[in-house]
Amino acid sequence: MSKGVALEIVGLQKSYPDALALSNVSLQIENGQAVGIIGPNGAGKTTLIEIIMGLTKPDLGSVSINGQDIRDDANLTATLGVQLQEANLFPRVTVGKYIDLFGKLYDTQANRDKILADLDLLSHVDKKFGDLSGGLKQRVLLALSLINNPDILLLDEPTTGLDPVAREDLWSFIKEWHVGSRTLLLTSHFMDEVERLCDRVVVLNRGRVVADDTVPNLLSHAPAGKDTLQSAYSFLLEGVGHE
Ligand SMILES: Nc1ncnc2c1ncn2[C@@H]1O[C@H](COP(=O)(O)OP(=O)(O)OP(=O)(O)O)[C@@H](O)[C@H]1O
Repeated sequence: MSKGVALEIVGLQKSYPDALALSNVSLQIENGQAVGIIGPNGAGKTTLIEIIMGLTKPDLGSVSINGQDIRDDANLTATLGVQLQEANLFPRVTVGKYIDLFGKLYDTQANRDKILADLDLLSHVDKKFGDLSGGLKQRVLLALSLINNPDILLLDEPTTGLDPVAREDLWSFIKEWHVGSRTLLLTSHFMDEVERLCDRVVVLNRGRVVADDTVPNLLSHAPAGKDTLQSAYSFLLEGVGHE
């Protein structure tokens, strides 16, 4: 039974002077799904996420959140959980100050102390962002993305640059957050991350969707004896002519 559509993306097209970033991309993501967007460098993953966030305008096409077009209501994108990049934050501001500042930006707020406790950040609130390790910085960025208590969370390469233990910690947290009817959309270059967190995978290549399926179905298309998502993905890209 359908649980309702959380995100509807119809016919997105986006060109830059030197690149076609997205070409006729359409996706329907139901409430409660965890969807991984994968694809080679320059495939259009970040552009897609930025358009959904309302940060980049498409040349053509539309994005709807819970049935409402984001062009009709600028506040709709404020209901999303959006993960910033590390470079967007000032290094000398403390974790606690950032949590408070971000909380004030939204009408709906999550329980600040619960988020900090769940992400093991309570003992770091007085530290400056720039003094934190890479793993802690990622946890702070995740905490900030959850401050408006979103039901839809968008993560762009959430564990890039982290060591295996820090990745595992973040995966456990994200997995737990997603339980129930919450919706997750993430981009990644790591097949283990996508297998661990996502029940559906969208493969982009040169701005086009070249596969959109469950992990088991994608695995069934891998060459005989190579039933990993990595080999299914490589095989698929060879088939569509990725150099
Ligand atoms: N602001 C921009 N100005 C010009 N070209 C851009 C801009 N943003 C993206 N592009 C181009 O659009 C294409 C898609 O880029 P995008 O960053 O969405 O890909 P990606 O799949 O996220 O890549 P990566 O895995 O390397 O992060 C690329 O050719 C990129 O160079």
